[in-house]
Amino acid sequence: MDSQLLNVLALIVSFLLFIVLALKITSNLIKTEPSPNIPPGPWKLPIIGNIHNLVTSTPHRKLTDLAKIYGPLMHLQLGEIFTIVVSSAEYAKEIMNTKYLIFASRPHILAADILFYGSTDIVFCPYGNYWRQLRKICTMELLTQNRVNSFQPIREEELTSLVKIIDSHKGSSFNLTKASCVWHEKQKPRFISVLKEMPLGAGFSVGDLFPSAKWLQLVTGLRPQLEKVHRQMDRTLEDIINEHKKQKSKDKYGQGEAEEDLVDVLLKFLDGNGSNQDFCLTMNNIKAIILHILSEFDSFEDMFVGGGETSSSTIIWAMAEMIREPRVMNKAQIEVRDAFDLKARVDEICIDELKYLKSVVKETLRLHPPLPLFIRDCEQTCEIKGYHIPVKHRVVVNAWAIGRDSSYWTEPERFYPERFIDNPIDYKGTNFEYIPFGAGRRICPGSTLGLINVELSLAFLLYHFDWKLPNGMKKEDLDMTEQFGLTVFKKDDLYLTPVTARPILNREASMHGKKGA
Ligand code: HEM
Repeated sequence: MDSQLLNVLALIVSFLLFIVLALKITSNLIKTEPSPNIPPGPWKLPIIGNIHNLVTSTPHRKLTDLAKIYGPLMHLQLGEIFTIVVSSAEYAKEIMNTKYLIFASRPHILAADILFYGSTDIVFCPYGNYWRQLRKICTMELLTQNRVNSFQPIREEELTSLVKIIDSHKGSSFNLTKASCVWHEKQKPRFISVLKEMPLGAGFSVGDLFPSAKWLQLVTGLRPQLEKVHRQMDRTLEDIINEHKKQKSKDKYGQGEAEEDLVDVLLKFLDGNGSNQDFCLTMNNIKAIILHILSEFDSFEDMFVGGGETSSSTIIWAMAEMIREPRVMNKAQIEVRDAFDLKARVDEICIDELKYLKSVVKETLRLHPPLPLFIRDCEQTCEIKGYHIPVKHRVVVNAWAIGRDSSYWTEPERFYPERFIDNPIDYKGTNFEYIPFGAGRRICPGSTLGLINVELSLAFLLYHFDWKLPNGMKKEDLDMTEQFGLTVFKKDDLYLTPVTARPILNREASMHGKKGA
């Protein structure tokens, strides 16, 4: 058969399948007549429902606009997926606190199923014993305060190197986005960059919105693309694990004494390694967990050091907001320089004294939470403040909308760190108007690490340099457009011109208290 004929046949088959799917969905819709007290929402089109309402590169903004019309508990139909969108602190509290057991699982997402070995990493795995065990390993072994602290010298060393690179560009336009993502331009595997650009985490891909139409995953090319990336990842992860096993057996015979890292910790739980753990992981489970951490960090070596996607996006937003608000940058700089001028170097010891810088970070995370939408599944029909939430509905908590809600925040669009001074609101997920790290059982376990990365990086950048917009650019002209991907990051790279204010002294000189210029 010639290729043209094949194409025509493929088109006819796709069309017929589309008709079958349309009939199936329409009959489902007729069968499941919405209950009268289901939350309100925009008018739905046949088959696609409200997908047309979300054709945008910034779904969190679109959902915020819709919530202004339909209210903080809104009903959408996204293809085959019925979705409740939560846009107020009161309803978020119901979902993540009061009724947490019903909403503790995340939905199945095609990308997570393929890339994360059947969703067996900690982020996507369903709530239950397996999740509890992973969470325990995470909080008691991987992300403990001691482990985060133990990487302090490496963090400081890495940031000193970054400052040296910036210093070599003083007086000229410098791409801060690139530098904050990749200390030393270290290469992370290509597939991690691919992941970063895919808006997959939120489950808004066509494959996720029409899960019964498997052919759509093929026709759109999504499944083959994900499977290709998965094969590449699998080889890399296999190499990482084998390397660790080899090192371990060397250590056993006294030929080395490498420090225990994440993979070593996880390998202790590997099924059949005879280590007497009461909970075991398969090799694929370990790969899934490592992969999540890899996507959170720039390179495997930088796991506890450099900025992950969430941290580096926060650093860039903070610098962009401060350059538009010179008063804030100036105030933060005075604080940082007062704290470190005596030592002539920035270190982690005094970081807790930097109250204003901490408020800058809080304000940045209010306006630019790197993960603006938290996705959960409703596992049991329930009522929320009189509204009926049917089982199997997907729930999306819009943390971005809540952080900009004028019922909780005065002048919500203004970057004003002072609002957090002498304000008891913290990151623990108990103040539901401020949830950049989530809340409840599935709150982020990496907040301590994420925050120290952001605060220390900003302290280095503000201590050593004054910053200007390049080429006479006006602050009003700085483009703040967002890009929704693995995180919400600034679409255009941030270019700033550094002017050295405090040169870098070598460690010994600064230890002896020699001051910078
Ligand atoms: C500024 C930095 C960060 C921010 C803003 C952030 C934010 C978040 C948010 C919003 C969630 C979802 C919470 C929910 O559904 O209620 C989450 C989950 C998670 N984060 Fe972070 N994160 C950051 C850094 C990190 C770091 C450094 C790690 C460590 C590797 C990490 C590991 C995780 C894990 C494992 C989960 C899944 C928890 C679960 O489902 O039980 N995060 N994060």
